[in-house]
Amino acid sequence: MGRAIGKTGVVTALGAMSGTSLDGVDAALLRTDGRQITEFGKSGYRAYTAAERRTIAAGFGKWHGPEVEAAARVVEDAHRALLGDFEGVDLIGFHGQTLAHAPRTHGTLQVGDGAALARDLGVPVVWDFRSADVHLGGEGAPLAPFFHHACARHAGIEGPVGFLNLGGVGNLTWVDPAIDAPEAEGALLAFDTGPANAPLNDLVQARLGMDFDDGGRLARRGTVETGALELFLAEPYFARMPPKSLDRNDFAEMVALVSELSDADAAATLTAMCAAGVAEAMQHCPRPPERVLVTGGGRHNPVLMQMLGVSLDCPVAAVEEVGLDGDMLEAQAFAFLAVRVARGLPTSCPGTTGVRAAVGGGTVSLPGGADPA
Ligand SMILES: Nc1ncnc2c1ncn2[C@@H]1O[C@H](COP(=O)(O)OP(=O)(O)OP(=O)(O)O)[C@@H](O)[C@H]1O
Ligand SMILES: CC(=O)N[C@H]1[C@@H]2OC[C@@H](O2)[C@@H](O)[C@@H]1O[C@H](C)C(=O)O
Repeated sequence: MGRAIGKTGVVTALGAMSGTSLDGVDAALLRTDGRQITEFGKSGYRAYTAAERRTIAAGFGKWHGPEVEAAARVVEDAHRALLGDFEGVDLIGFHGQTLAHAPRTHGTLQVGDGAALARDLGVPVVWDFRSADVHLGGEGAPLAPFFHHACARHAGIEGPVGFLNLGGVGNLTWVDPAIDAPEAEGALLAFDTGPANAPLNDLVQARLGMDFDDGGRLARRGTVETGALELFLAEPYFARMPPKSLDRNDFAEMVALVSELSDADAAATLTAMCAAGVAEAMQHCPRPPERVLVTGGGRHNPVLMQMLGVSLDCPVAAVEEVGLDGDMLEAQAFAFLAVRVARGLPTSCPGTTGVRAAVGGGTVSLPGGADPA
């Protein structure tokens, strides 16, 4: 595997993402020149075992120390096992696992050593995508928006559209696909909407030993507690203008807001909080989107999708409606971003992270030390 990727032309990149919900690692191939999507390729998934998940979760909110080291080893090993299955790869985009994110104070930490993966897999690896943006005053997140822009154009969407990712945390990208460069003023506005599945996962894990509320079955039986919902919406985060981003556990106290409720009512209320955070986010869009396309695991929850349909003023559908794969979009995003980094193209801009000027974040590590270009 692995050959020089050059400055132009279409290459095969493999993107890998380990998200905040800690279910596992997603990996996907993408053929691209870093500007346009040429072709989507094979994808793969490796779930974390319960023990691995515990080791990673023990590192959440920490910046260094033995828990961080242990989490990094688990993340790296899981990626090594999964990424080694792919062939014909020119470049890997390795996001790693976010353990802590506080861009204005400490910075942002994604663990897993991309240089070690490059050496072991024999392919150049682009990693540490967020630090350069944070150093230039940006939030370091979200980074998928440049890829959402390429997706909108690939899908032939003409009017303004929203991409809503519902993982552990929610993030919205407003795209004007009529503007051809993602870094051009007015093409993108992006930010985290609030907590998505993380508080609900934590609740059902703690109370029922379940990983998540499969199909929204629990929430469907419950009633939303409007008092708790109002307290949640009083959080200043929602009215704050973008740019803004969140750490996984920034809203951990939400689970306390529902602690007195029955399992079903608590699940219904946390699900409603996710949808309400998204509804609040719409006020920040430069123009109303013609529709919102949902990606990430939350789109598999019909109760959440129904709540979104009721609370947004435009049609809401899974990204599959325009031919995209909502389980792999983030992995594909880091394949796309890796090619941009290797070619010196920006990966974030003032509209996506609040960074001072468009910047390409990421370190390129080579298997043997030569220049990838
Ligand atoms: N069938 C389902 N029913 C209900 N919820 C689901 C279903 N499938 C997935 N989910 C939810 O989606 C979550 C996984 O989403 P996803 O893989 O997009 O998260 P992530 O990539 O780890 O997070 P992030 O985007 O915040 O980094 C699960 O933990 C669960 O809460
Ligand atoms: C710091 C960090 O890892 N943030 C994640 C997280 O998960 C969802 C949301 O919060 C988003 O801001 C980001 O991930 C996606 C892939 C992004 O950067 O676009």
